[in-house]
Amino acid sequence: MNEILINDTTLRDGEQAAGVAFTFEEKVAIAKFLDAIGIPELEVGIPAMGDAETHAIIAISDLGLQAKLLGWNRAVISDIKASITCGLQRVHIAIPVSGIQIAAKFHGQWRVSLQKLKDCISFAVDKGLWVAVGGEDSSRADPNFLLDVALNAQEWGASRFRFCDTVGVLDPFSTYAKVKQLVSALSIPVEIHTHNDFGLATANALAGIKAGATSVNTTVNGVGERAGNAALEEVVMSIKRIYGINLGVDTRRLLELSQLVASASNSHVPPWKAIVGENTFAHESGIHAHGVLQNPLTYEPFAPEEVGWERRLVVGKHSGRHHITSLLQQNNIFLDPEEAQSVLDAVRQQSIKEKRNLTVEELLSLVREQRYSHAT
Ligand SMILES: CC(C)(COP(=O)(O)OP(=O)(O)OC[C@H]1O[C@@H](n2cnc3c(N)ncnc32)[C@H](O)[C@@H]1OP(=O)(O)O)[C@@H](O)C(=O)NCCC(=O)NCCS
Ligand SMILES: O=C(O)CC[C@@](O)(CC(=O)O)C(=O)O
Repeated sequence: MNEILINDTTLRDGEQAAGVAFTFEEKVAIAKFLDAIGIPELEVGIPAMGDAETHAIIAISDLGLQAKLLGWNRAVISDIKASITCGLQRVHIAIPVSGIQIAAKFHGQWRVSLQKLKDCISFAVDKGLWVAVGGEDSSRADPNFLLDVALNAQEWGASRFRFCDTVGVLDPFSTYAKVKQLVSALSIPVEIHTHNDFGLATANALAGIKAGATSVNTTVNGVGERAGNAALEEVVMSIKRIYGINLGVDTRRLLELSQLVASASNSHVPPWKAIVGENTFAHESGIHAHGVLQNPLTYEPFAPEEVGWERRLVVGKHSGRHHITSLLQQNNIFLDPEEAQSVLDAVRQQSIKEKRNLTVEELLSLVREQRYSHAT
């Protein structure tokens, strides 16, 4: 497999999620964190948005980060000028490529849109900028038109082409086929940008990579427009653990990063969210807890510490004898089989009543109650 570059867009597409608005300090902190853990490229925002955005982008540019910084632009010269004002040396220029988008944005005048793209690439290249081009709604575009746009962009001076599944309508198989076609025709690298409308953003990002895309867009926690984007932590860990490729990212800090972005997004990460959800290394079910007590690999894809978590064996409705008795033994309580069964029954009842896990203290008090009721 080719070398893969992560281009994280938490600060651009991530922040486009409805209701998400990072402060200056949050934008800077997120950029620093992403850089510190080894993300090589960051799409830092949209300079054309004006002062609040440009102040943060300028501050990020001034940090002297290792990561390459990219500004997102429409095919509009004033957008590119705004990126230059921010001190950015790399610009991404987006152009709609599907019939539905060209009709809505350019009254169907695709020649006009292509001329704008050409003018903007030329302008940016003349200013010494590194230029990437994004085909907005690539997935729904006529494949021949998409190819023409990409080949033209390459000829006009673009150094990378982004294939966007803007409304997340592809599956991994169709993503593979479409990206493969682009990769085969272009000599510049292809980037894959996926959305999660059908819950396939990460799978589609991986399919794009398998098809030869060498750059992939991600956002922390998958935050982004509508159902979000391919999650950074999922893409990095899949590439590391499924493909065996270490991207040089300090994965032990992924949880901390997730918490930073969740707080800045004013939102909670669902407990069952892959990699960073609080249940990802929590085991309740008796059979699982028994297995994990023997060998954690029975029910874990990798060690929790690798992404900043600690393993938790919790007590709940699905607990079994092995876990409960081992927990009680740690507290110097030894149950006979009959007692163990009645404690388990009580655990189930209380968990259903409380609709949550029980604390060790609650378990101990259930044991006391069971013993008291047997004694009287
Ligand atoms: C970019 C932004 C400053 C433009 O603001 P605006 O001038 O008030 O315009 P609107 O957002 O209402 O409309 C978008 C305009 O951009 C045009 N446009 C959209 N995509 C374009 C592209 N890739 N290239 C050129 N023009 C594009 C639309 O046709 C419309 O043009 P019009 O004003 O001539 O009709 C503003 O939309 C913004 O702050 N956006 C936040 C980020 C965003 O929208 N991201 C989505 C990325 S697809
Ligand atoms: O960079 C591009 O060319 C387009 C990226 C984009 O994020 C645009 C969007 O809808 O906000 C997409 O998904 O198409």
